[in-house]
Amino acid sequence: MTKVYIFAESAAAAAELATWARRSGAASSILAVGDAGDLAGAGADEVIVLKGGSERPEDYAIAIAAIVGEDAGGLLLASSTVAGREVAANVAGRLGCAMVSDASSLELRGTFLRAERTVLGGAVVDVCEAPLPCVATVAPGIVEPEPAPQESAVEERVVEVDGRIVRRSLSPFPVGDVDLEKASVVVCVGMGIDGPEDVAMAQKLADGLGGAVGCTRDVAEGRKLLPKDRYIGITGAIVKPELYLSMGVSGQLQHVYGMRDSKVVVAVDSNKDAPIFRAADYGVVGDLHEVVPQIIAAVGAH
Ligand SMILES: Cc1cc2nc3c(=O)[nH]c(=O)nc-3n(C[C@H](O)[C@H](O)[C@H](O)COP(=O)(O)OP(=O)(O)OC[C@H]3O[C@@H](n4cnc5c(N)ncnc54)[C@H](O)[C@@H]3O)c2cc1C
Repeated sequence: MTKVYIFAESAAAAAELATWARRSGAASSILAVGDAGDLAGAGADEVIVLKGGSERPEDYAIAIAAIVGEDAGGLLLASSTVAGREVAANVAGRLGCAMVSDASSLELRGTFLRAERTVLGGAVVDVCEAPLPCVATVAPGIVEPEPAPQESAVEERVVEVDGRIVRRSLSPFPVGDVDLEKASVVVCVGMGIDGPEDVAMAQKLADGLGGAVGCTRDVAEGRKLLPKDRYIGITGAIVKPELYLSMGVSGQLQHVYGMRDSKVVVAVDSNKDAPIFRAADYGVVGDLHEVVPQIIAAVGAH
């Protein structure tokens, strides 16, 4: 039976990967750094807590490689985070095995792992197979976690760490007060807007619908009309609202990648050939300054 090792940075991510392992008929071990936290409830067969005196999860790759390497057909899964990618690459290098990065779906096929990855800004799905043992990093949210069948046994191990990189400080990054990724309605502004008065118009509509305002990258990074944490896309936030409504967004692949799982998409754009209309359920071809005030009036936003 294939053994799945899960490099855990959060109980939520570990629960997704443990659910996938159970559904695939594989045994699973969560490898945690420092303490077990809530991981015993994540649904793996066991939790191994690595204790090596370093606070940097990345430094535990030596120990993780040693554990995964004991298993001839093992599979190490890590989330596609900075630490997850670093550990995965380090372990793959130490074991001399294959690594698949940013998988959006996984399937065990005998002695192979089959994975899908979305590449080229969401335009192409790359399906690949790697022989076990191997390592994969996994995009968040690809598995709906199931409740754990039982609490896992927790074992602590004192291990060797790589102490060459010294952390000098760790301070929280300032984040805005809007959690776009959890918003049920997103009103998105693109470069078709004129300026701050149009952002205010979008905010009025979002307030009326109980939602949040997002934007394209160029609006945040180029024109700096909204903070960077508000832009949606392949290098920005990934949103899945019930309603996504765009104003003056052309719908380039890099943006659409971040909103394509929205339930209902409404687009307002003056160019009838704008690609956003291909991703939209409802489209209005027109000047946003004429169309959006009518939507605001229709939904009774004041
Ligand atoms: C490596 C890379 C990564 C990227 N990552 C991202 C990303 O994560 N997210 C992202 O958003 N972008 C990203 N981009 C940028 C992306 O390619 C586009 O440039 C950007 O999304 C376009 O933004 P836009 O739709 O606001 O502007 P435009 O493409 O300029 O579109 C403006 C639209 O407004 C319409 N318009 C103009 N005036 C009006 C009006 N009065 N009323 C109605 N409509 C009007 C136009 O018809 C047009 O369709 C990335 C680019 C690269 C190269």
